[in-house]
Amino acid sequence: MTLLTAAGVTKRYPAARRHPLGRRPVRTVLDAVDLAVSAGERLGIVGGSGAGKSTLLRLLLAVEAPDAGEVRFRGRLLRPAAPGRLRWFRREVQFVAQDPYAAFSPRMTVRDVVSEPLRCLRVPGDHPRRIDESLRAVQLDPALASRLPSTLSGGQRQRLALARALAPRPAVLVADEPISALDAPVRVAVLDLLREVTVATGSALVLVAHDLAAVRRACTRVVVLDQGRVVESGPVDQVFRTPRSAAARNLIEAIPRLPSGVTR
Ligand SMILES: Nc1ncnc2c1ncn2[C@@H]1O[C@H](COP(=O)(O)OP(=O)(O)OP(=O)(O)O)[C@@H](O)[C@H]1O
Repeated sequence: MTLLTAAGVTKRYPAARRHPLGRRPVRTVLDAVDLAVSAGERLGIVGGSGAGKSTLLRLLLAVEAPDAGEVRFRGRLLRPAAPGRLRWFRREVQFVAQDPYAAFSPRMTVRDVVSEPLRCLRVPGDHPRRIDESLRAVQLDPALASRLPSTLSGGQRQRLALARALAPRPAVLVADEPISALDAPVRVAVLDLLREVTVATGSALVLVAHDLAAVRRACTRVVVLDQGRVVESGPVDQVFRTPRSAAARNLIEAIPRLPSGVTR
């Protein structure tokens, strides 16, 4: 079953520099991108710096609207709206923050952090039980619930970000470079956990990364973005072994510089 789709999605921003005649030229950052995420699948979105990955995520999360094309969830057209109006969508599609150091309010305990989406999204049911379940799902001891996130390690904080995203039992988890702030061994553990948790819960995963090896560790399918266009897509092993686009080849070339433990 297809959950999240982007069809012909295009996004333009004013270019940084003004034209000498005074007009501000426009840059096309995403150009007619098509994408579909099915229930339970793990899709990676890769591309070099500035390829448009984060912009595509903002459109998929209905934080921004495309200039052309459309994004749908379970067939319903998504448009950025006042927070309450998209509550139904936010329960189903949860975002895993990129930087676990910046993601949490310093005064919130671990329990507060995980319960926040349940309260804000008015998720019905037994919240203490869900908090406990979510912490266990990411292998965090529920005894940590009364601690402040500042007392956790970087890896534990990334697990906490994942526990928070899992608490509403979303159909899709969206993670933007979730390992970029972590040390190499912790990166591998977080990628494995993302894969295992999504398999165990049945959530789909959309993982954005620079790193094709990281995507290969966690995902089954990949979309390669280059200068705002999808230049290649397919099973991640196939793209890895027989890349057809220069962009995919460049990303593979870059792998030896990437974390130890994530190998070709
Ligand atoms: N709000 C904005 N206004 C103007 N330009 C923007 C805006 N957001 C993104 N851009 C530009 O769009 C292009 C794509 O940016 P985006 O952040 O989506 O790329 P990315 O693939 O996520 O890159 P990175 O891996 O470096 O984070 C960049 O050139 C960026 O400068």
